[in-house]
Amino acid sequence: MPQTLGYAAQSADADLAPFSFDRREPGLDEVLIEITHCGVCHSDLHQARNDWKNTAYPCIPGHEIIGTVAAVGASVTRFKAGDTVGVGCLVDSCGSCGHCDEGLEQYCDTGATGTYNGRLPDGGHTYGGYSQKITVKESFVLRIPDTLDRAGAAPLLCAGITTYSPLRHWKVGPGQRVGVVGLGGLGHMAVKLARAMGAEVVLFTTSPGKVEDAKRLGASEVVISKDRDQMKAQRNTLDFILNTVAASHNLNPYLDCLKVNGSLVLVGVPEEAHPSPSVGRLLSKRRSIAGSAIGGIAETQEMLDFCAEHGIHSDIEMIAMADINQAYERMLKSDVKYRFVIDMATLG
Ligand SMILES: NC(=O)c1ccc[n+]([C@@H]2O[C@H](COP(=O)([O-])OP(=O)(O)OC[C@H]3O[C@@H](n4cnc5c(N)ncnc54)[C@H](O)[C@@H]3O)[C@@H](O)[C@H]2O)c1
Ligand SMILES: [Zn+2]
Repeated sequence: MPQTLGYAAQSADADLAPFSFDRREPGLDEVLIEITHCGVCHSDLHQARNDWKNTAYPCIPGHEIIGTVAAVGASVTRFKAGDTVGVGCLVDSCGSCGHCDEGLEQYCDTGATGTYNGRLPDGGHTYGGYSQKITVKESFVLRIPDTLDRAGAAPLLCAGITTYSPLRHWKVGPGQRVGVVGLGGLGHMAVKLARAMGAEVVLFTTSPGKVEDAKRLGASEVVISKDRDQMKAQRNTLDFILNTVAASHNLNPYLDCLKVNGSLVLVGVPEEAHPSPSVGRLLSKRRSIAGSAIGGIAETQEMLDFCAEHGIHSDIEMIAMADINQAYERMLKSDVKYRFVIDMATLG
């Protein structure tokens, strides 16, 4: 069995610390990957600290994985040892329901298996990418285009696809004004992707210090969301808003910004629910509120190829594995531009 060192939380209030375990040998249709980089998603922090009240311990987070294929099972055809590959938020699904057939594994009828905290048939749970190795079914492994930088590509596996998928589903493109709320890991990818799809992007932030960055990333306007006059100026002007904020807040000021038929799509998953939005604001302009979860495997590959074609990477800060607890504290203070990526060579 490939022995592996990882970083695990043993309880909601424990720091992450080194933890040794075994990965399975690759089965016939599986790939063993030596992980070189892993992005740090806010979901990792929510999960490690049991914010969503469903964490199984030990918890090894990490679902923005880039690595090198070390070995493949006998029936694997798409990968060989030495290939650069990625793994995102999912490692399995039923493979036979309508949603899996459509390439929407994230909406699998029986529940797809998460890369970490995913339930296994033997009663155990999956361990994520804050580790040296991982064994994954070939059909859940992504090809990383040669022109993408490994470290800058890691966050595409979650932050990239989670923003790309709703932008595509709601057909964002030229001629549209698109709002992005929150400039963190997801938000900065949403700005880059919406801009690359041809939309005009308006970024909403609580931090005046992020205005210049947002413009550099592709926003044509930046709104300080605490400033009532700036918010008022955006009323009825946006076709679509993607809200990436990880904390509970009032959604009504964003509904006001939507045109007739506009949609506010939530991808942030706060620990506490948002206050109930105003029905009047919804019905008076036939506005919608919706949610969206990550993306399917085929769409994740499409997003990676789109990023390669448009030269899009995440803006990252590399950290050593041992710095993860400090990185979590910094993420909570929005002190990261705009995604931490762990250099896995620093582990062991
Ligand atoms: N839907 C999905 O499939 C999916 C996938 C990945 C992550 N998520 C969730 O998305 C959320 C964001 O993740 P992230 O990794 O980008 O986190 P992050 O911490 O990098 O970014 C969140 C940003 O929101 C900002 N923010 C906080 N309150 C705000 C407010 N009131 N107005 C504007 N901005 C505000 C923060 O300053 C920060 O920059 C998390 O809850 C995460 O769990 C969901
Ligand atoms: Zn994530």
